[in-house]
Amino acid sequence: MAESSVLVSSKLSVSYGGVKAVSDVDLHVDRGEIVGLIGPNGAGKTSFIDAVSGFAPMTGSITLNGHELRGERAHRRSRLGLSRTWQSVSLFEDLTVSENVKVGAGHTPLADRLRGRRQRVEIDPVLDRLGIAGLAGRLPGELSHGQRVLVGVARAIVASPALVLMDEPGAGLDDAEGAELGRQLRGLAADGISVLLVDHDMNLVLDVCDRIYVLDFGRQIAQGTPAEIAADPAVIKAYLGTTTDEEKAEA
Ligand SMILES: Nc1ncnc2c1ncn2[C@@H]1O[C@H](COP(=O)(O)OP(=O)(O)OP(=O)(O)O)[C@@H](O)[C@H]1O
Repeated sequence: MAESSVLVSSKLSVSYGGVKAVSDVDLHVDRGEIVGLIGPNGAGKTSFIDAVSGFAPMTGSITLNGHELRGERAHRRSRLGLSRTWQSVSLFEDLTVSENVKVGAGHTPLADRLRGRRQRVEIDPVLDRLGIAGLAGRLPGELSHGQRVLVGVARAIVASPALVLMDEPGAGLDDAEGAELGRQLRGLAADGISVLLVDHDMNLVLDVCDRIYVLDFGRQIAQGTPAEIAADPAVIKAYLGTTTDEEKAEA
């Protein structure tokens, strides 16, 4: 763990009634790092990011830039610099791409009216940064799934967060869309935004992550670089299985 750690969890646990979904997970994400959180279905990945973002009950500690988040409401966590994307990219279908992203900055026509003023918020640079400036005036129904995912990412970064939690952004993307998403995530990291990435798409995770943590039945079973994780016997047994074509041919 470095001085520059943005997110630090310590003995973070989540229980739903009798189900212990996450057990004593210690994890950290440094500034500008992309950190993967992987594991089989039901391993506790979504529960972990729900706890970090304030949507699941937790014990232990989670800090963002040194601020303890436990006990803080979700909107306060976002003010402190936390953002997230959701497993299903739900966009407002009657708003343009630009307007959808504006909502991520807390701007809706009603909110602006209640504040009694219209605040300027720069959407175009955010779209430009993700290579989707040309989609600004389109409706979500006109977009491919890959483009919708990038709009979801734009919405998550428009308020300049310190860290974005991403829940399966790679789901349903084809190879080209996955590669484009990976390229854009690396761009965010280069600009100093940290990412905690949950995904089952191992091409994406192994390609973009600086480090990876692996959960199984709520417990952390490994952590390391992508190369270390891909070669870890416990991870292969619990999750990756025989992954290469050569191994499959030998099996
Ligand atoms: N709201 C809930 N109430 C009760 N149990 C839950 C709830 N949410 C998750 N669980 C249970 O907690 C455990 C962890 O689930 P979680 O969704 O966090 O896993 P996951 O690693 O994200 O799985 P997946 O890869 O399938 O999304 C599972 O046993 C799940 O059934």
